[in-house]
Amino acid sequence: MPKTGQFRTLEETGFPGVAHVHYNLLEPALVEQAIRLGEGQLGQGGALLVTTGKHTGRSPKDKFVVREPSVEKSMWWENNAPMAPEAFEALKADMKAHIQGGELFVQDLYAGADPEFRLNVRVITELAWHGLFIRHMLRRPEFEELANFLPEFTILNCPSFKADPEKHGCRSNTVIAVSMEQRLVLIANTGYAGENKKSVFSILNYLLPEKGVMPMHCSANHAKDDPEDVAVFFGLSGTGKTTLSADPGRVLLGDDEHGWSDRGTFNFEGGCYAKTINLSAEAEPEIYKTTSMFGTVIENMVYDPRTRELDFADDSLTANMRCAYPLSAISNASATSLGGTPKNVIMLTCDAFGVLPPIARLTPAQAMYHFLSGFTSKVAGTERGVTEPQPTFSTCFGAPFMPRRPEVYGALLRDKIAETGSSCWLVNTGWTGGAFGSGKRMPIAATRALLTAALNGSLNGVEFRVDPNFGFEVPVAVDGVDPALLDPRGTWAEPEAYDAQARKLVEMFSANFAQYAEHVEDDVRAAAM
Ligand SMILES: Nc1ncnc2c1ncn2[C@@H]1O[C@H](COP(=O)(O)OP(=O)(O)O)[C@@H](O)[C@H]1O
Ligand SMILES: C=C(OP(=O)(O)O)C(=O)O
Ligand SMILES: [Mn+2]
Repeated sequence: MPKTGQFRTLEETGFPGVAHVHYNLLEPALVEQAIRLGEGQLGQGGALLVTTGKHTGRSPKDKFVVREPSVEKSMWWENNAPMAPEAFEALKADMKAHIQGGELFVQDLYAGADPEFRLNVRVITELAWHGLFIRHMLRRPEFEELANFLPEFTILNCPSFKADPEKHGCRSNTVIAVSMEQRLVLIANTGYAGENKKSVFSILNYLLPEKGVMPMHCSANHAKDDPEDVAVFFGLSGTGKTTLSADPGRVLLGDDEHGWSDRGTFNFEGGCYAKTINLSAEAEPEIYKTTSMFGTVIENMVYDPRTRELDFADDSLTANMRCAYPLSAISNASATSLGGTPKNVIMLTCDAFGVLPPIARLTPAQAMYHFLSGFTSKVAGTERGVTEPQPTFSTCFGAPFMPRRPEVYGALLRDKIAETGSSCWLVNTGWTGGAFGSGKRMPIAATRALLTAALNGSLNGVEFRVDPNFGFEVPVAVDGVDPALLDPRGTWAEPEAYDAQARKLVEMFSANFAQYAEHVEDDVRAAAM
């Protein structure tokens, strides 16, 4: 390949021999290429309709970190499967051979809205639509900046490459392997687009703590007239980050990944990746609108082949069907993706036991306890093999993406909450009126009303009771919310069954927290109950 003149070539960045490289195509050209290559079909309004075959959610068990001297001490190996450097070399060599003579798409993008902390990422994809996806999801340099764009990290994503466990030190044909020293991620045998963005997230989660930045698996928004009045919403996949941050009364910073520095809150990304199952124009008008916009990537949705009308109820491909679009597609999105330090810290939990109240006020010590615990459920479709809500303790509300020990993030968050004087809340978007199977999912309208009251300060003015199982404070009555919902025990057909389930959950919390007890201060240990 000759030099492009405008962009660093693949040869220059260590990937020689690719016959046909498309550098930094814009959205129209990427859509054109995807259609030409038969990767998908046009949808209404010019959206791009694609399917990913077998992999329709993340493959956390196929994620690896290369065991290199510089990360030996800092990596949380119990949570990050190690790969031998030789295995990674073999994988890299075989993937490089695999792309010889082929056609690839390159996107040079920033991860991080704050220029002081951003990372230059080069994403090399076999699929044109993956290029379009990551162009939506990350942040776009100005055209003039691309000539001097030096990748600080590279992702090579080849869904058509099958890894060999014997040779490549992995578990199956699917692999997502990161070398922090080579600053390279290799992804093979999965078309699920989320792997691209979550790889970038995992990298930043490793790099940013060293710069004093708290990386967070959270969405964020700020008050309409005040970018300093920021709320962050921590939560594992499916707990409501995307849904609840898209609040027409507030300005959206981002739906999934943010940093908290001394300068404020910044989005790592420039786009959103929303679930579309049962998405309705009434409940979520802004997200709904993006599904018929030009260039929106619609992943694994069933549609009418003639009219290209989407079926939002059909989860026959997966319950994790998605749409990806740039923040600019949302009318109340921030133009800068920057805001002040979080005034409110919300931890979303999807409690499939139906025990936790719809909202609770947390002391800073309780917030630390719940952050390290990360109690929630994995929801259907988000990971391979998960077909119904599966209770889990996912530390930092994002264990699959945390390369360092939880205490590292815990200490950063504790100090930042103390400095900022943030208010902390635990919000259950999961079950009420019984556990999964007998109760129902918390009504979104109730969650929204409670969040609005928390964020505008009015919730602090109401009467609270102390929860006998968890020790946090729960409001007794809130305008616009059915008071019966606020007392989960009362929502169960048999309150004694609630008590039994609550006791079980308390025991699960204690057993899980034992691993953190020696790493936290007395007040956090005491915050337990
Ligand atoms: N009370 C609730 N709060 C938030 N989301 C809810 C609630 N009840 C049901 N849901 C549904 O749960 C899903 C939450 O998913 P999403 O917002 O994409 O989560 P995340 O961004 O954290 O992965 C959406 O499909 C939403 O419609
Ligand atoms: C993309 C993902 O994130 P979330 O569900 O949190 O939006 C994912 O978990 O695959
Ligand atoms: Mn989301």
